[in-house]
Amino acid sequence: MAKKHNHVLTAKQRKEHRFQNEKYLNGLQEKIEKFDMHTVKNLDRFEDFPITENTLKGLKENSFVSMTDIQRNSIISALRKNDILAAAKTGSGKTLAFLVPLMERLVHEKVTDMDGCCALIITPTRELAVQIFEVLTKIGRYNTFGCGLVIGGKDFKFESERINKINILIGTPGRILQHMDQSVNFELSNLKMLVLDEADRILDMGFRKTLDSILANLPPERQNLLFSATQTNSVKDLARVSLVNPVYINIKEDINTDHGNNNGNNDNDSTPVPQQLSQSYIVAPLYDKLNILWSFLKTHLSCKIIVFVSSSKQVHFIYETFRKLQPGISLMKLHGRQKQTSRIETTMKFSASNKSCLITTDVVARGIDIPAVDWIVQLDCPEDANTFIHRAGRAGRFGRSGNNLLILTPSEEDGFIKRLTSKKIDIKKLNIKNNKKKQIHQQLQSLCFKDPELKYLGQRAFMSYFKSIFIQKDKEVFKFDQYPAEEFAKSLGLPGAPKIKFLNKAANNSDDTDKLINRMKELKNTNRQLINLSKTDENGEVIENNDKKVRTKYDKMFERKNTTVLSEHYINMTNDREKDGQQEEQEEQEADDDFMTIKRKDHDLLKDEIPELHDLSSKRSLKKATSKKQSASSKGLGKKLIFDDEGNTHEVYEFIKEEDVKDNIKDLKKEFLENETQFMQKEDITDKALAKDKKLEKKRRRQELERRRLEEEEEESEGTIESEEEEISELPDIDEDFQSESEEDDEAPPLKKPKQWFQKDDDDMDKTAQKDVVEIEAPETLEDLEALTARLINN
Ligand SMILES: Nc1ncnc2c1ncn2[C@@H]1O[C@H](COP(=O)(O)OP(=O)(O)OP(=O)(O)O)[C@@H](O)[C@H]1O
Repeated sequence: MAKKHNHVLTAKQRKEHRFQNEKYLNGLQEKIEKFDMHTVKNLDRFEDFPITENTLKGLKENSFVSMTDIQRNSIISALRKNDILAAAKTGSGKTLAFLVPLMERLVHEKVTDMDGCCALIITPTRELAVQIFEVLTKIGRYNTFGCGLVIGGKDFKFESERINKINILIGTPGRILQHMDQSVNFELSNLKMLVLDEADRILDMGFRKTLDSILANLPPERQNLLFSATQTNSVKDLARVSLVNPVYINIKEDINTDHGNNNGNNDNDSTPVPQQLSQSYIVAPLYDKLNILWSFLKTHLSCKIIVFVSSSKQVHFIYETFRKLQPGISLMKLHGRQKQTSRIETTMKFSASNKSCLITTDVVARGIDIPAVDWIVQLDCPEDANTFIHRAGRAGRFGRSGNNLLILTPSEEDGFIKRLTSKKIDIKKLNIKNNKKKQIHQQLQSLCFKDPELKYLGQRAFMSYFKSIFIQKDKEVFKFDQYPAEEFAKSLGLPGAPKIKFLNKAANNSDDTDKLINRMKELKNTNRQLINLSKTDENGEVIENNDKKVRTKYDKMFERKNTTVLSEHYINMTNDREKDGQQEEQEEQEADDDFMTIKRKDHDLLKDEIPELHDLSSKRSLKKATSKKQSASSKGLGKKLIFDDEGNTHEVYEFIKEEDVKDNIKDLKKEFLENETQFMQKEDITDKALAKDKKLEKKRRRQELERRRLEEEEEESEGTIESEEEEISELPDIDEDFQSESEEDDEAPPLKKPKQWFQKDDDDMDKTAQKDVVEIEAPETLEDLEALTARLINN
């Protein structure tokens, strides 16, 4: 945020400055305590509150002058250090409602660089964290604390080296926990405030364990602010955050408010979606959804549209196929499996555009503030009414109009409309004009036919859609067996529906199903680095699972050969491989023939074996007999045989008659097992010896390093001064693992390291530090030392 002014003040001036500041802050604090919302007429502007001038200036410069309801209702309570649980509609300005009191609290606490992290803001998605960071750096530019962003997909080491200077830290749960685990400098003992933005999402199943681990390490006497457009109903969830006499603001859900005072609720309408956002839905069979989306895009070419689907694979498939079909509107995609740089780039590009369509998952559903979105299309049914509200809330923000279109399958309609009605969401049903609807099945089919990779994408989209339906908790809405798999597969251009395996294991037992669902959700949200960490042994070494070799995209494609989807392409390719293999074997055999003779028991030719001889009187038959190609074709395909030691021929694979092995099958099995056990035991001994050698080697290397370090230290103490830069450049990069982000990306080229992660103060400080460096030579005599002291004093 703001630069520190380097005016040189005298001690007296500094003292006076401190005194005035103290007096000013005490005055404000007194006003905060005495502030009575009801006595102030037209409490409308930020400046009506006892807020510091620097913050007001930052707000004003960014055109934040009048307050919204949620800001008016929460700021003063938060300034009084109350815990807050607040819900307000999407796009109603919740970000400022917590950022303003947060900055003010740190000003009143007179926080400096030395205090470390004093406020922690946790968000469920990286995009939201980036957005909050941007707002904070804008409005906080006249305040002097450090503010930092920690999100997955960024350089962990870079973050880790600077984290101790940060006063306000914004991040996603996984990355924050990773820093708590691994960044030695990261101190949270001074934490004054914890903010959970989109609190219900962070508190839900998917982030539970990560959040619990974070909360367990925070000082209990902190202030908690929980904000969302939809609130959690679970008192148990809230208890995890240990709210103390919270102030509930604008809460519409059924939450126990016994011990809190509800001083909000200024909204007379009780619907949780903005009034200016028109709500409609259509019912369409699953196989018709892509036709409808296509037709919709073709008729809304000059709009800004966000399309929500339920998985990143669907995003990928729709984006790739629609791009090829060219709807006439610019298409973009965004999902959690993209690299961070590409995610940020797409968000920026889409925000800046006027007419375009962003195909995305729920990663964008919460909190993201994209200007001027005209349409939200919820192509796949959201998991619950809250997700519906958040998705819809990406349009119709801050008083602007917008449209939200939900597409439901016939089996989802009753259940989901019931859920919306219970939230007082009024949504009208629309019918599609069939003459306006365009069919794109055939085009998709031909695309998939021509391009096996698209077919593979389609297959993965199919699987992930069914997986997403399977893990839905609300079984009244998502009736798994009522989704027509075959027809859906066809609508994606696939020749048939891939087999869905996981059903057999879990679908029979509802307890198992619930566990599986929860586990899948948790895994989806767990930081990959943390998962990797859990796979290390006590020495920090990765426990490798040799069974799981890395499978490439193509390996996966080939593994799916019996699902009929890739049949043709796969068969062609594998046939080619087999043919190649056979050819190789034949060639090998031909080469062998040069120096080997066929071993035959009986070299006399039998009469039956002598081929019938024809009179090659005609030219044609002569040519046929001499042409290798033609003679081969007339003989048909050859049969491959092998010879035993006695020179008898055998088929490559021959069946042994059952009666030949029946009696001694047990003996054979026993013998086989004994042999294998012996073999394994031998291997085990060798492995152990190898492991021991490795350990010894490691120990030796460690000792060697330690020895070298001691030597260097000794050398240094003898007066050898090396530049710090040189030392640093020799250090091994311990964070290599964290830089190789495991998220798959499709096309994003690596971008330059973003510079704006930290505020500019540090850069400035570095420069000043460089300027202040005085080059000296090591003093050798007492006179040298005296001269040097004098020089330093003069400087
Ligand atoms: N007081 C204000 N004056 C002018 N604009 C404001 C004010 N407060 C917020 N806004 C603008 O309103 C938009 C929505 O604000 P914000 O993103 O904070 O909403 P939100 O309630 O957090 O939405 P969501 O629930 O979707 O996260 C932003 O573009 C923001 O700049």
